[in-house]
Amino acid sequence: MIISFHYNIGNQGIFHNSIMFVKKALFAVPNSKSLPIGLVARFSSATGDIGVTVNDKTGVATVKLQRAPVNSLNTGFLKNIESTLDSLEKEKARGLILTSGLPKIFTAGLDILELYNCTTESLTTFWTQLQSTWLKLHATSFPSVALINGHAPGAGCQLAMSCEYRIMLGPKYTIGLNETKMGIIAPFWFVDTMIDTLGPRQAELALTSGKLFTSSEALKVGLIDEEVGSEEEGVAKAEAFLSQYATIPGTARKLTKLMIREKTISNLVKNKDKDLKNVIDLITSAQVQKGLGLYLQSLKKK
Ligand SMILES: CCCCCCCC/C=C\C=C\CC(=O)SCCNC(=O)CCNC(=O)[C@H](O)C(C)(C)COP(=O)(O)OP(=O)(O)OC[C@H]1O[C@@H](n2cnc3c(N)ncnc32)[C@H](O)[C@@H]1OP(=O)(O)O
Repeated sequence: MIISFHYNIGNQGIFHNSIMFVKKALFAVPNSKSLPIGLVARFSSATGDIGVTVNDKTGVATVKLQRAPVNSLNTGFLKNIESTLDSLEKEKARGLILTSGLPKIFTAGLDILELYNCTTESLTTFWTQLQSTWLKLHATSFPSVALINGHAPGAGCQLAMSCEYRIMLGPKYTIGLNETKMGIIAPFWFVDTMIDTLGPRQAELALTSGKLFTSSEALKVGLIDEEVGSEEEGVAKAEAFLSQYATIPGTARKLTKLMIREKTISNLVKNKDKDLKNVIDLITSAQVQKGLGLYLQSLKKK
């Protein structure tokens, strides 16, 4: 028998922005005793699905990104991620495991179709949403783990770096800020985040070459914290990492995190407009548009 009840969180009046949480309080396995299985939610939309499962005992939410084929981040998907984080804050989640529901890809980073042939208006909407989603993820009150179960180039790496702990499935996938390889420049807040993660020396080497690290290379430079051989192992390690916070007072933890991240966060908050202007100037230039077109073609040719 499944006992379930539903409640709405963050329904903003549009279908794809409404989150329906379904609490399955008890799940009775035939001939066995009832097992609590936690809180399960599904966030569906034309611009990506986000599956949320909350463990009733620990309060840890597993958020699975699912926007086929490669979890590329467009405006709608970023908005959905932000709404999900808002809901988890409201629900007082005790931890986040951010992962992918797709095989082989954590996220392919920004949806290049949002950058190619864009207008100033569409780029403004997209970039403003990216800034907003990132600020939310970077400053969550709950501890966060990225379980990187596939490739994580560009903004995929940025999302992972914004989590407090990174566990990556080895050995086939790569992670890194590869903007220079595409003939563009990582925005200053991506750079700040990479410096915070790797230190200036390794960040400079990585950013100037647009390096995509294998999991073992990433482990060596500190871009990830652990490399695992299976997703199950990754989940167990993520849960173990988060469990240490069960006995740490939440406010002390959160304020400490924000103190450490404050410089990088406020650099973007204070310079959002400047960042947007930089992006518009660079991305709408004829030379970069040509490069993006060729890059898209090269992806499609494979
Ligand atoms: C003065 C200061 C100025 C500062 C200005 C700052 C400006 C900053 C601007 C931009 C910053 C950007 C950051 C980014 O995130 S850029 C994106 C980085 N990501 C990538 O480069 C990834 C590209 N993709 C791949 O390498 C592969 O697709 C991979 C993820 C490894 C998956 O490989 P595979 O499984 O073999 O899948 P396919 O390559 O066949 O791809 C399947 C289809 O998906 C399309 N695709 C892939 N990636 C993207 C993407 N990022 N956006 C949109 N579409 C993507 C691909 O074309 C295939 O399409 P189709 O099925 O139609 O052929």
